[in-house]
Amino acid sequence: MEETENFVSLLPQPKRYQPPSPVKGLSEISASTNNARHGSMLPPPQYGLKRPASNRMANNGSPEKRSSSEAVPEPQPKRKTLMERAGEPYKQTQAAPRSNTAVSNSVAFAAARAPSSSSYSSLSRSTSSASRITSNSSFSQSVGSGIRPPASSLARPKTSLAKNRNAQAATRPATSLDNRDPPKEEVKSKRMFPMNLLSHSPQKNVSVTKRGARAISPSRSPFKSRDSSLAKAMQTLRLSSRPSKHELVSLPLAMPKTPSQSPSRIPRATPTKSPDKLMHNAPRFTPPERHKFEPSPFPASPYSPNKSRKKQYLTIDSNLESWDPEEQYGNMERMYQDVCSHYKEAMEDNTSFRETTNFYKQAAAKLEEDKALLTENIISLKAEVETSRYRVSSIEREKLEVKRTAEEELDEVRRSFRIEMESVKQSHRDEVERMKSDHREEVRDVRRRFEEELESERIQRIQALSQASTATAMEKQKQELELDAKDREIQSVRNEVERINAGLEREQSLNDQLRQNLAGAGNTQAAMESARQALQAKIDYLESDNKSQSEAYAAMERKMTEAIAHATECMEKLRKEETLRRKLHNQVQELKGNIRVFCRVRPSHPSSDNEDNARIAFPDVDESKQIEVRGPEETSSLGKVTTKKYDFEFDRVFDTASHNGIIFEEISQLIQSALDGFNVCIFAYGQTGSGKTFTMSSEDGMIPRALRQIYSTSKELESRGWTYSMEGSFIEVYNEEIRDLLGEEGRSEKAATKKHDIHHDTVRCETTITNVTTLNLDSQDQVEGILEQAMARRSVAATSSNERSSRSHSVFILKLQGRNSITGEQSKGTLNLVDLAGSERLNNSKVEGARLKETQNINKSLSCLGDVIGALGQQSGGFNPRSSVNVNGGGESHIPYRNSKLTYLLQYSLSGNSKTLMFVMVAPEKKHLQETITSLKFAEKVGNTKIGVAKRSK
Ligand SMILES: Nc1ncnc2c1ncn2[C@@H]1O[C@H](COP(=O)(O)OP(=O)(O)OP(=O)(O)O)[C@@H](O)[C@H]1O
Repeated sequence: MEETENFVSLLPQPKRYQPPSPVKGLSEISASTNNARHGSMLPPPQYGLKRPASNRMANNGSPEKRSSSEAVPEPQPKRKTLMERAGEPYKQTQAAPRSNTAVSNSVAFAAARAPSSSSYSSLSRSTSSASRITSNSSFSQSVGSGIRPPASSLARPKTSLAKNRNAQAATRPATSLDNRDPPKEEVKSKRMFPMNLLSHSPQKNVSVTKRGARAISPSRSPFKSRDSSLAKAMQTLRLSSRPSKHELVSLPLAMPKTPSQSPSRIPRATPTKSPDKLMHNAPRFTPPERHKFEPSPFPASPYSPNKSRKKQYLTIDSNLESWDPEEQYGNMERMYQDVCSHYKEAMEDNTSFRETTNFYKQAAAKLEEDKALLTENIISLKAEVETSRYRVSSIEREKLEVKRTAEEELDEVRRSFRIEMESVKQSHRDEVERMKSDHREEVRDVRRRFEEELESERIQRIQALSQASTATAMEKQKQELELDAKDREIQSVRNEVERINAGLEREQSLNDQLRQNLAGAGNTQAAMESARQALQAKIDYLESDNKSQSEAYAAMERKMTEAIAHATECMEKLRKEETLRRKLHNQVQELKGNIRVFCRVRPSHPSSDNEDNARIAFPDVDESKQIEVRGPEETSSLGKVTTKKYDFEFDRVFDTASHNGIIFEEISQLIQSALDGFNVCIFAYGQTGSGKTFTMSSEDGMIPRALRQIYSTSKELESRGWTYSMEGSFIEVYNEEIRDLLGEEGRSEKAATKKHDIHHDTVRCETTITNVTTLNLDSQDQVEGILEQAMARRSVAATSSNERSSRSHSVFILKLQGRNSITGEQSKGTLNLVDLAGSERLNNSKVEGARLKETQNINKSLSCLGDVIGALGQQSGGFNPRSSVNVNGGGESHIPYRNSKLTYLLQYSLSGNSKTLMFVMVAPEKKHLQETITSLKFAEKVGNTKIGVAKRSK
């Protein structure tokens, strides 16, 4: 019994376990580390939780062995391990310490959640603690003071325990037990890291279960078996020695009464709090079924207390004969081994729990540091808050003070400002009053000065006006004198003209006289011929009378010679008269002007009403040089209808009754000038439908009449030694291109593609057009055919004003070259008869497409014609027809001939080398009134143009 008692005393004495209160900090947990058994109570949150297989493998080193031994099912539902929970986001509202690390976090979290997360552990602890309360108390009561047994007792061989128990009673140092060498593999498999221990402690129970020697559940505690074995051993051991009463009584007390009170494999400290309290704080948890009580691993013995527990107690009355010592010894031996192995495991657990404890200590220390740090921070923050509050309050006070002061100052400033404003206003009013008075004074001064200046200016103006009026009067007088001089000059010129006309008439009469003389001479010659014949008869008669016949013949011969000499004298006189005529004719033409304008008013169409005609009058009936046109009616703002009167004066105005014959008489002298070797240009200008073509190209128009005159005159001149060659060509300028109206154009494509260029011979002042058909006009009959052909080919189209409106400018060019075989004189003149296309306003014509282009080109070329004439009119100095740049006073002016084909073609006809006549054609209809006025204004401008003196071409 003593050995037994000693042996039991050698067992590690469980220390009382103080489970950490859920509400207590880890410091308290660390404080409980003095308890040697506290390590076994640690990892509270992980009890009963299933550990992941990977963790098991990593931590235990022999996962297969463990898992195969896990016969006991894991509790359901699965609970997360501390490691898993450490990985979850922290949901507690409680702030973690600032210096938390991952480990400390997990620890703190575990500590914070201890009440809730350690339900099973709490339950387990509470249950086991309850068991321990009983077992420990009973155990301590039974085994004594709990002094650790000597290590030698654990190392003692089986036989020593059985045979020499006293020798084993020697107390063994506790360290020797730790140093005892367990089987390496076993130690290896059981050694764990502290953190793993935290989460895998329940599996230790499993491993114990695997060994089959010890139960892990509270309902199946190895202590139960152990205690039962001990009791058996006690019964066996006490066969030889009588147990004390106390021992006999106390042994049964060490046995667990219920499975729930069975101690765990590791003796646990008794919790200071009742399990109910812990259960109250922790969630309810039902232990899994595997924790149910299992039978003792020890072989069933016929003396097993399970069969008849009460009979197993050793009493005085026990039948000790029934005990088999050998069997009891074997049981004791097995029990001893079991206790040793159990103790060894307990020590290992203790070591691991120590490590865990150390870890917790460190974590707790760290947390304590963090806590201290936080506390310091909190204190410093509180101090800062207090300081800030104090400052805020002081600032508030200062602010109020400043605000009060500012309000006072503001009031003061306002008051002073009002006073100042009042004073400024007053001073301003005074200043305004003063300025007003000054201003009035200044205004009076200015007005006075202005009136004085005005008066002086008025006087000066009056003086200037009187001077100007005097100068004007003088100028007027001078002008009147000049006008008188001009009138006298005109009168003298007129007298001269009359004188010349008289001389011309005289010459003509002389010419007639000479012709009569010539005719007389012819008659005389005939008479003389008859006389000669008579004389010849006489000669014949007198031959018989030779002498008388010779004398008669000599007389007759003398008379004949005299007659021939007289005739020669007459012819010479006639030639001189012709030259004089030409000279006088040219002088007359020059006096009439090298550019003259005739106006012709077309009669209204028979179908039109008189109401449609404009009011056109011809004031001077005698001279027929004026035309008066009443403009369109204009209604004033007062409703009064007025018409504007336009007066125009031209070289000759032909009314509606004038026919082409009368008109040609006026231009016949110009045709003679062409025969005399001058360039003559006659062109018809006017709006479309005004009668241009009718005047120029109709059957009795100017062109056929001119040709007829030229033919007849040339015939007459033949008797005076003149022979003329005439070349005629007929072209049109259509859309700024030259077309040959007498050529093959229009008949073949080849001819149509011919290019016609204008060339000017600046030396001879001749104009030629390339590739243009030129016809020798030998007979008058040719003229009719030429005109027919030209008119047929001319571009015409119907317009709003004319059914056959000419859409081109037609030019009939007649080149006259004469030579006097008697005198050897030569002449070269050109007659250009131009039928211009009608000017037309685009707004009125309403033409489109090709017609529009035609109209635009027509208007453009007519505008260019006006520009050329305008530029020529500005030429006051000498004119050089060979240059397009002529001197105008002190400078040079450019004559824009090249701006259009028409003006370039008529360059020499429009210049001073030509005698130019323009017909301005007028349509009488009201609807053409505006265009009529425009045309008349243009013609007036042309008529006022003075171009140089024409020279004969040689
Ligand atoms: N003096 C006139 N007496 C009688 N009829 C005239 C006279 N002048 C023109 N006409 C007639 O007026 C019409 C238009 O004349 P004409 O074709 O000559 O005009 P235009 O000025 O040549 O027109 P455009 O050149 O624009 O085609 C013609 O039918 C013509 O017979």
